[in-house]
Amino acid sequence: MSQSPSHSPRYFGLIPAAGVGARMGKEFPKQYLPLAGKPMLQHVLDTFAASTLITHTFVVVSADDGYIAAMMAAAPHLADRVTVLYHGGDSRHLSVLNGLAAMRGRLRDQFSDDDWVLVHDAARPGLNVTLLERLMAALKEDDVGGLLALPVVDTLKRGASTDGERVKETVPRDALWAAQTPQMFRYQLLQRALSYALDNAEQITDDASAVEMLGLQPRLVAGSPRNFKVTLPHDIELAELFLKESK
Ligand SMILES: Nc1ccn([C@@H]2O[C@H](COP(=O)(O)OP(=O)(O)OP(=O)(O)O)[C@@H](O)[C@H]2O)c(=O)n1
Ligand SMILES: C[C@](O)(CO)[C@H](O)COP(=O)(O)O
Repeated sequence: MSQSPSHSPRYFGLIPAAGVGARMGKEFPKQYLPLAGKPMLQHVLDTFAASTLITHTFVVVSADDGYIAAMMAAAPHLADRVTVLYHGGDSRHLSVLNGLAAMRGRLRDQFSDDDWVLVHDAARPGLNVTLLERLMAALKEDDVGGLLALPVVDTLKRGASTDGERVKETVPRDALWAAQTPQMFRYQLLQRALSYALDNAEQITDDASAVEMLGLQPRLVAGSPRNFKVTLPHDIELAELFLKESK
């Protein structure tokens, strides 16, 4: 790397947006669903672009994405702040790993292995700059990195394996958190952790799980209900309520 030893780490956004949104059941991927006047993905990109602490943001879409070009053309204010990478994989895990490799290729000497990467789902449009910068402030001196998450407040039941509609047991909720994104790690650690999980054939649904597989303990930072993941059709109404409130 061509950077001086005094270089302060930079912060890059990495937005996996190559999913199909099967559970949403629309005829197009849910990240392009209009919510409160603009596509779900644009809410996310606008938030990252609005933070002066974020150097640049990369969004990973599938190689045959037919929607992103029109969305970016309609949002010229994002042109200098966001780069589209057509490197989506068959899982979120692969989309993030491919995105890491592609962003490194684009940044070349404008990049260090110590720079932070904030991975955030396109499907969490409720993120705002306050939450984003809360995470960055909480983790900037952290040796591992971490994620936004919410303590579980409900009483938890495990369904019986023979009849999932009957309770097998009540699961203590002590110390349980629901993982959100962004999940923020230094480039090199994140790349190593996701590659290790892939090599060990582990199915993971978030980035922190891969880091945990290396024996490390990511930090939990309080998220917000507004940062929930838009997954099912009934989530649309709630997402619009949050998005119509001031960010
Ligand atoms: N092959 C994939 C699968 C998912 N994602 C992204 O990962 C995030 C979280 O995934 P999820 O909400 O599960 O989205 P989908 O996979 O699109 O939804 P579904 O599982 O209902 O198909 C989303 O931003 C999604 O676009 C991705 O980049 N590449
Ligand atoms: C990364 C994530 O948003 C954390 O909650 C989530 O795990 C990804 O989506 P999925 O629905 O679990 O596939």
